[in-house]
Order: sequence, then structure tokens, then C-alpha cells
Amino acid sequence: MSNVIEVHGLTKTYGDVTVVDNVSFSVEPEKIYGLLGRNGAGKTTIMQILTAQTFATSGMVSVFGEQPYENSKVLNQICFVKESQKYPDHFRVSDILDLAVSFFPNWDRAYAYSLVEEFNLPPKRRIKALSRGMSSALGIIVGLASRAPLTLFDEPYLGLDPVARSIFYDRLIEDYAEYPRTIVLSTHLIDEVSRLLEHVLVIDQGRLIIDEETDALREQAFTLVGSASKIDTFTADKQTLGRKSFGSLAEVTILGHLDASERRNAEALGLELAPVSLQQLVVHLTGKSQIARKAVEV
Ligand SMILES: Nc1ncnc2c1ncn2[C@@H]1O[C@H](COP(=O)(O)OP(=O)(O)OP(=O)(O)O)[C@@H](O)[C@H]1O
Repeated sequence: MSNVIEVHGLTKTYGDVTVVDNVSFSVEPEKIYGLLGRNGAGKTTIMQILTAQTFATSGMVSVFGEQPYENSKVLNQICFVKESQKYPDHFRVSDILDLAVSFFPNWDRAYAYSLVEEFNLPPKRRIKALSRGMSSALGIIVGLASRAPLTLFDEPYLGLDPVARSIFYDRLIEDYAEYPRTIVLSTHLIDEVSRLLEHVLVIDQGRLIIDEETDALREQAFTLVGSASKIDTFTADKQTLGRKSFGSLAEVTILGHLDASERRNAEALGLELAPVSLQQLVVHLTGKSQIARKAVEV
């Protein structure tokens, strides 16, 4: 199967500010991608370009093999759930769920109503009377029950409590297992979603700095904890991403692999090896990329 999304040299500028800078990536079918990055990195802009809500300044975007602008064949296969999803104020929750079938060919009404119960949404309440978390839950329900071949969630959890977020993640992974499709999820809550993500794209100040399978990314770094002096000896020839110390103890995050003999050495020194969380790794790598960029600019 060919890629669902192809992006080459994508650039978006507003005046003389470049907010998406020569970004290229592809999205394979039936996988869950995480689009990660700090505030203002350019994630929403990329999603808006993919869904034809804004124009690229330059570069090539193809979705399901075609350019998405005014292309109903492509747009009918996409559901884009935005950060602050807006539905008409005078509609009721049930109106949105009943109308959705005309927008999404795979819409599952029964599933949508089962989610309404699970998220405790009052079906007859008007949109303007929903709390912020309820509005987010409605967007999530539309995203899940649309079963669109390409579903984009742009930080869809605004105002959702941890219980509701956990329902979202559980239902997403279950429904995806039963009805595989391509999902792109933009979020800051990396650790919460890390178990869902098969591939990670990290955008930093408009540039793509990581494009990796999640498992491969996780293997790129590890954490060592133990006596500060032994850690310093052990890591003298290694590339470290960060170091914290607590009295005579230190915790160091190291970029790279350890072979079997290095692992034995670490154990012999009483150093404890632990995996790095995806969030820690992304924070380290985005921090590093910003420091490197500043150094180039100076
Ligand atoms: N219409 C616009 N005019 C000018 N600048 C814009 C416009 N829309 C977005 N930007 C700028 O583009 C940059 C990227 O914004 P974008 O919303 O894509 O980031 P994001 O990664 O989604 O951020 P967040 O995680 O905070 O939602 C920001 O600096 C933003 O201020």
C-alpha cells in the first residue's frame, strides 16, 4: 500500500516569519503517528495544510496520492479533530452525532452513542452550554466514530480530566485494532500517549528534527543512576543528554547503545540502567536542537 501522506520541502511563511521550514516526511497506512513539539512549533499549521485549511507557501503535499485542495475525494476520507473544535452553538450534541453520517461514510452511530454514555455527555444539551471538557469529548467521539481512513487529532483533550483522557486512549487503541486506519495525534502529553504511538515526528521551531519508529527512538538513549564519580568515569567517552545530581548520586541520560561488555561494566560499577521515557527523550532532543541552533546563529 502506498503512503497515506507525502510531504516534501513543505514551507509556510507568514510575512517574513517561517513557521514550517522545509519539512519532508511520509505517513504509512494503518499506523498511529505522534506529531510532537513545543508550543508554536508548527504542528497545527502542518495539519491545516494536510487538510486543505490553509495553503503551503512552497513544497509538495499529497494525501491518498492526490493534492488535498478542493479535492472532495481526499477530504471525504479525512476527519480532523481540532484543539478547540467549533460546532454551531444552537445545535445539540445529538444533532452533531446524527448529522455526522453525511460527512463520514464509515460513521458508526451506535458506537458514537456508546461513547456519549462513557464520556457522560448529555445528548440533548446545546453546544453553547457544554463545558470545555465536554466539547473536547464531543470532538473525540466524532474522531473515533467517524472511522475516517485518515484521522488527525490536534491536542483534542483541552479541559478533559485524566479519567476521560484515559478513556480516549483506551478506546482509540481498541477501535484502531478492530478497524485499522491511519491516525496522526498531536499532543504535549507524550508520556500519556507513548504506548499508542508507532512512529514519532518531532517538530521544533518549524523544522522536523525526529522521524523515527517509536521503538527505535526509545533504543537511542538510556539513563544510568549511581555514584556520581563512577558515572562520570563510565560516561567520559559517551554523549550525554542530561545530568542531574542528588548529593553523591547522579542520573545521566546517554545517547547511544551499550554493548554487552559495557553493560557488564556498568553493572560491576553498581550503576543502574533504566530506559528513557519518550517524553524525556523528546525534551532532551528538542532542547539540544535549540542549543545547536543558537550556537549556529551566534
Ligand atoms: N495566521 C497566522 N498568522 C501569523 N502567524 C501564525 C498564524 N497561524 C500560526 N502562526 C504562527 O505559526 C507558528 C506555529 O503555530 P502552530 O499553531 O502551527 O504551532 P503548534 O505547534 O500547533 O503549537 P501549539 O502546540 O501551541 O498548538 C506560531 O508561531 C504561530 O504564532
